[in-house]
Amino acid sequence: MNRNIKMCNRDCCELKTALQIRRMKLLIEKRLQEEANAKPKDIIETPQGELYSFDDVQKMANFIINRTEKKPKFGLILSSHVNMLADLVESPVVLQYTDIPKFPVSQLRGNNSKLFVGQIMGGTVIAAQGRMHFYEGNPVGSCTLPVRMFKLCGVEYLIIICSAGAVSAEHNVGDVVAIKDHINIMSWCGSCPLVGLNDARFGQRNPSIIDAYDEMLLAKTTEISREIGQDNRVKTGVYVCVGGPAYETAAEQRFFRKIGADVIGMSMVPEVIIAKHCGLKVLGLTLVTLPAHDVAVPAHNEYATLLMQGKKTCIELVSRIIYKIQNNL
Ligand SMILES: O=P(O)(O)O[C@@H]1C[C@H](O)[C@@H](CO)O1
Ligand code: HPA
Repeated sequence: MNRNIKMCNRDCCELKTALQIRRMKLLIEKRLQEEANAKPKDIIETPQGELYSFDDVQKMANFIINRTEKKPKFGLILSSHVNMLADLVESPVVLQYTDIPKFPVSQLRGNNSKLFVGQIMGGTVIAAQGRMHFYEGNPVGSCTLPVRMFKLCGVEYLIIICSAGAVSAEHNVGDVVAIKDHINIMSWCGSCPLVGLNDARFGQRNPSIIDAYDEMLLAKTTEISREIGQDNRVKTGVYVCVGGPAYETAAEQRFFRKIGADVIGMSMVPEVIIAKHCGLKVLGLTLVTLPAHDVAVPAHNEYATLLMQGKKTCIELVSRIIYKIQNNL
């Protein structure tokens, strides 16, 4: 008799032949294995910075360049509030995100995210419409992917447009705030798009982002705001980035005001970090869509007018900035 085969109990084993016992043991082992296979496996999350390899992003960029036969110098990421800025793109080649190999498609947005490649004021641009947000359940590494893709397409200047609520009473609905610095609560909570192994082909392991917002682009924005008579509407300020989707509480807003924030929003900053990491010159423009908690929301008609004026100013700024840079003015 095979002494390695253990008996379970008298009824089970003593009355059976060695062959029957062996078969039964194999059957039990098979069942246990099936049960183990059916259990959910531990998921080891891929760190955000490693979600898309350099080679993957390079393939995406090559796809865009081949399809459009253009090498954009300016990248634009649009807030849904200024989607119409894409209409400025002359003779655009329009690509759906879903066309791009391996590009993650947000379940929520499906086919609504697009790239427009063409000319604005003589400069070649690539504009992303339909930003993916972290609060929609997208990994922050996916939200920022367009930035790396732009970089590998040849982009040098990145203009990011977002919307935000005012934190300080000095910023009003319809204002356009050129961002000079940020406070990144999302990173404090561990949601930084650079977490994970660093691929030096994108940038340094520990990039300095102290000067993430390009001085020259900020100066041009202020200069143009004067030229177009909008310097009362165009301001500079500090953006605090939260994960959302819930808006901040009154206590949080008091806290953000105390620590030096001017506007609060749920996008832009992860994109800025990735852009600075890979050496892009960044301009962040924020359209204020809500007043600070202690300021009354303008009445319906006035609100709509202010917002429309803010959108127009934003679009005017972007096209003139591209014109000036393109022509070394
Ligand atoms: O893409 P943006 O910044 O316009 O996103 C909007 C503004 C808030 O951050 C968020 C909620 O309204 O969506
Ligand atoms: N709070 C936070 N994020 C926002 C707001 C706001 O009031 N408006 C647009 N994004």
